Amino acid sequence: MQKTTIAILGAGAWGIALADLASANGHQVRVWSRRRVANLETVIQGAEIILSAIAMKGVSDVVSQIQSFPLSPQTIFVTATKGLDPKTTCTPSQIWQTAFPHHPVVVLSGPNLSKEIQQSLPAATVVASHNTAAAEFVQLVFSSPRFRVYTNPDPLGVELGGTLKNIIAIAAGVCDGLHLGTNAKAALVTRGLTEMVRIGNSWGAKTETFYGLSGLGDLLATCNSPLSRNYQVGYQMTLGQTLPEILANLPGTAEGVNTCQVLVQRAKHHNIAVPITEQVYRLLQGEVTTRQALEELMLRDIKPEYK
Ligand SMILES: NC(=O)c1ccc[n+]([C@@H]2O[C@H](COP(=O)([O-])OP(=O)(O)OC[C@H]3O[C@@H](n4cnc5c(N)ncnc54)[C@H](O)[C@@H]3O)[C@@H](O)[C@H]2O)c1
Ligand SMILES: O=P(O)(O)OC[C@H](O)CO
Repeated sequence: MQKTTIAILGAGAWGIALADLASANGHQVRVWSRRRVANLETVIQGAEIILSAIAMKGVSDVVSQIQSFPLSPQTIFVTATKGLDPKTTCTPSQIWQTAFPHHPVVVLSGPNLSKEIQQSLPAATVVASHNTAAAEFVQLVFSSPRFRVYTNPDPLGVELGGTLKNIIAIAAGVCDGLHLGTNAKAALVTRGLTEMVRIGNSWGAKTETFYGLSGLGDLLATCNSPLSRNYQVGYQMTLGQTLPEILANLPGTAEGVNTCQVLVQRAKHHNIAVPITEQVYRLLQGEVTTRQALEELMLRDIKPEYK
């Protein structure tokens, strides 16, 4: 394909990994971060794709900065952030789409631990949009023999898969830290997926999306890898560290910590049962210990598997 100009916003672990993938495919890549000298307006000027790999806490601010700059009407926005806005509970793609209603917005999400991608290990991801042509264009830009990119027409489901699994990954870290065994881990991940589908459906996402790469795929990756920062948060809580201590030493962002709070709020408002999320929330708040959280989950009222 022809050379594309891509502006990558966010020079964290994921922004840099995506920049390297696009550069390796011969595209012209410019990276912006709040800590670099490059000017945001200059970086996005003439870009055919603006890809955001900014942590959730910075998304709204960067979106409003870009709103004041001139853009080509063809510019495609790609969002790779896995979080929820604490004020509105909106997803990053909803924030981008509201700010730029006439531009295509594509969600990029999948089982993509950046460290493995930086080691050139093979991986697959999903690009999802209501604009099929935009998703196919982004698919071409990033596809390579070491990065297999699928398209999907359910951007909300793809985005929520990557976001909701972070909370289950915190719980999986606790499960491994307490040495609860393989049966417990399988139960947690499976019931976690049920919780993700329940929340996703209430939001309007399709069930089948959660059984794909961006849902189950990302859940398996993050719940089974010490490379996951969210998993690390849960694991380290079993070692008796406090949340502020863990976050102070964590390399990068664990979005699940803030997502959990937003989700509990949203679940309460919409009357959705989210028992695992609730226990992770109470644990992060210091209201229960890891052992008490486990006990509360195991002693819930017995019920049918599907209800
Ligand atoms: N690292 C991964 O393996 C991976 C993979 C897929 C998705 N993600 C998602 O990508 C996002 C970024 O993850 P990361 O690992 O690169 O995190 P990181 O902590 O390494 O980098 C975060 C980036 O966001 C920027 N940022 C933070 N607050 C900001 C603000 N207020 N204004 C402007 N910029 C701000 C930082 O400067 C940095 O460039 C997260 O939502 C994460 O869930 C990460
Ligand atoms: O390190 P984590 O927990 O943010 O996980 C990174 C990616 O989301 C894995 O796909």
